[in-house]
Amino acid sequence: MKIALLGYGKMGKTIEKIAIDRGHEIVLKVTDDIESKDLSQVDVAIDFSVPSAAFKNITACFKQQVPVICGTTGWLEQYDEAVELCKTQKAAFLYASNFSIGVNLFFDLNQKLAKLMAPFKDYEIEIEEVHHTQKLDAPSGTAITLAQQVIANSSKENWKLDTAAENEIPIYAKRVDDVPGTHTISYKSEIDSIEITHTAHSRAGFALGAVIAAEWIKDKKGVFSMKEVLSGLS
Ligand SMILES: NC(=O)C1=CN([C@@H]2O[C@H](COP(=O)(O)OP(=O)(O)OC[C@H]3O[C@@H](n4cnc5c(N)ncnc54)[C@H](OP(=O)(O)O)[C@@H]3O)[C@@H](O)[C@H]2O)C=CC1
Ligand SMILES: O=C(O)C1=N[C@H](C(=O)O)C[C@H](O)C1
Repeated sequence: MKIALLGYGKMGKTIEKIAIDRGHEIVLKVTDDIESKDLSQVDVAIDFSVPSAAFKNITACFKQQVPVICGTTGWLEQYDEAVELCKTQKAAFLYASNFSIGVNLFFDLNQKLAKLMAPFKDYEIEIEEVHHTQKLDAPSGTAITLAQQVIANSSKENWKLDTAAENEIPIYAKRVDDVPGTHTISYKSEIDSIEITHTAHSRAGFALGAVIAAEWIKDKKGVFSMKEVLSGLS
């Protein structure tokens, strides 16, 4: 498969190694304005760039009919618009806040725990995410997905960074040296605490998931999620 990397930083470089190991070829690397780039030789584009570039990169792929995998976080206010454009232009698009298989299992666990805990109002919920100091967005896309899952399965109505009201979930974003990504959801009462944590030991899991998603989307049209990719693997 001929892959374009949109963004060639920490993730782009990790994806390159894994894609080549799996027999793919990197035919294009984009690290600035995509406007004039010719994608005609590209089977799938993988965007791990910056929040300010993601929407433009994705929609350029739609225009040139190149399926696009997007892992960039921090641009989600334009997600619904991207979905509409993908549909009208009959293109292919998959965004995930986290491509690692472990985190996608953790998402299932989070949903189940939120349902279990919903009747027990003595427990206060909070989410903590820890990432490296170069991260541009806060809270992480993964923490937002975790909060959205709890909101869909409890009486909480929203999430807030740091200070939250009674009906909101507080998300605490910590930045520490080279941490690849750690997410914890805690339920705390006076009597006890229940916590679940996912710890990434490197970026390899994110990159492998993105390459698997690229292999999966290659000849498809539509808007997809990692759930659909992973249901084909289990
Ligand atoms: N969904 C997931 O599983 C994961 C998501 N992420 C997300 O992926 C994104 C990238 O992370 P990471 O690799 O660590 O970040 P880096 O800062 O290491 O890399 C960002 C890259 O984007 C490039 N860039 C800047 N402007 C553009 C542009 N207009 N078009 C294309 N590329 C551009 C930068 O180039 P230059 O350096 O020259 O400015 C750099 O190569 C972040 O949003 C992060 O949150 C990260 C890990 C996992
Ligand atoms: O910026 C990162 O590094 C990561 N970003 C993603 C996020 O915002 O959730 C995924 C992962 O945690 C690493």
